[in-house]
Amino acid sequence: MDDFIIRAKELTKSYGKVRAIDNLSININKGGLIGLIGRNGSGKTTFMKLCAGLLDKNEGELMVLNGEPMNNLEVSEKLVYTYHNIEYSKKIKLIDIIYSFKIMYKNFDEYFALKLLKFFDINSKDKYIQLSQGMMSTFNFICALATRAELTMLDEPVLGMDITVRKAAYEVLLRDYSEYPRTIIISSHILSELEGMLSEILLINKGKLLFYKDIEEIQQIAYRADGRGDVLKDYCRDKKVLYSKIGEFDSFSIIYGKLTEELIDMTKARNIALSKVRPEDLCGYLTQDHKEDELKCLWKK
Ligand SMILES: Nc1ncnc2c1ncn2[C@@H]1O[C@H](COP(=O)(O)OP(=O)(O)OP(=O)(O)O)[C@@H](O)[C@H]1O
Repeated sequence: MDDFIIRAKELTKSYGKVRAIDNLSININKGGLIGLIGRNGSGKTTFMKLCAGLLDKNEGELMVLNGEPMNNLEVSEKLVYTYHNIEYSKKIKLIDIIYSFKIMYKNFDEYFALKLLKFFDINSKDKYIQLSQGMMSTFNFICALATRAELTMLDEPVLGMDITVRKAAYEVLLRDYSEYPRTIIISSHILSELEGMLSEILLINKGKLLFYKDIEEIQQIAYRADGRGDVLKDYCRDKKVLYSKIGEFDSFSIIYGKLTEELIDMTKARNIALSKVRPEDLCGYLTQDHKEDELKCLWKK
């Protein structure tokens, strides 16, 4: 048995001249709640659609659930891919969509789906077209969750949901995952809300893989040093710096390496405070374009 649910080797998908997925190689472990993180246009949707067999690759290899995903019924019945604004026919009622999921997925829990609709105050007799953006996201999330598919891919599942619904959706997701462990990949650019529930993070940027690591490992990639500008510059001289901001009032650097008690003790005398970097901030530092100068110029005549 393969321990990996997805294996990609030198995978590339282009739209014209845009390489949405660019020579990406990765083996994704079976089981876990995995965050697929990246900025707008980084290739998250394209990667999920390739894995779901909704798009064909240009180059490389891709195996999902031990098979090639394109035109492969054996693979597609074991996975679900959902996004917030799936287009259904205008007249279709939610209850009919629920029935169609029941036909497509042998493990679909219709009773659970109906209970969730009630929990989120959505009427199963309503037409899909009548739903607000947030309700559509909620409905699609419910259907995907109730399939209990071995590989569940949720593309920006909370888009449009208000904060109360979002929190409830995360709670439902976490509880359902603990009742029925499987592989759930969630794409998002808001990592802060997901951070506490994820076991692993996969960060992509401009179609390339930056890292795929478990959450504890990520906290050891880099640390933050705060101090006076000149002191900090001197401290960073022999270090690998990921990002630095030397300002009039606050100066800090993000430095590659593991934060240890010993390091913290050693910097105290130099008036430098070391601290952990949150995964969300780390992903931000790794993928941001440094546009500080451009930003300052925006108001120049
Ligand atoms: N159908 C398409 N035709 C042309 N270019 C496309 C198409 N779909 C995506 N792209 C381009 O491919 C790149 C990756 O897009 P993709 O939708 O996969 O990114 P994403 O990470 O999901 O973005 P977002 O977070 O904004 O949803 C972008 O540059 C995008 O403009």
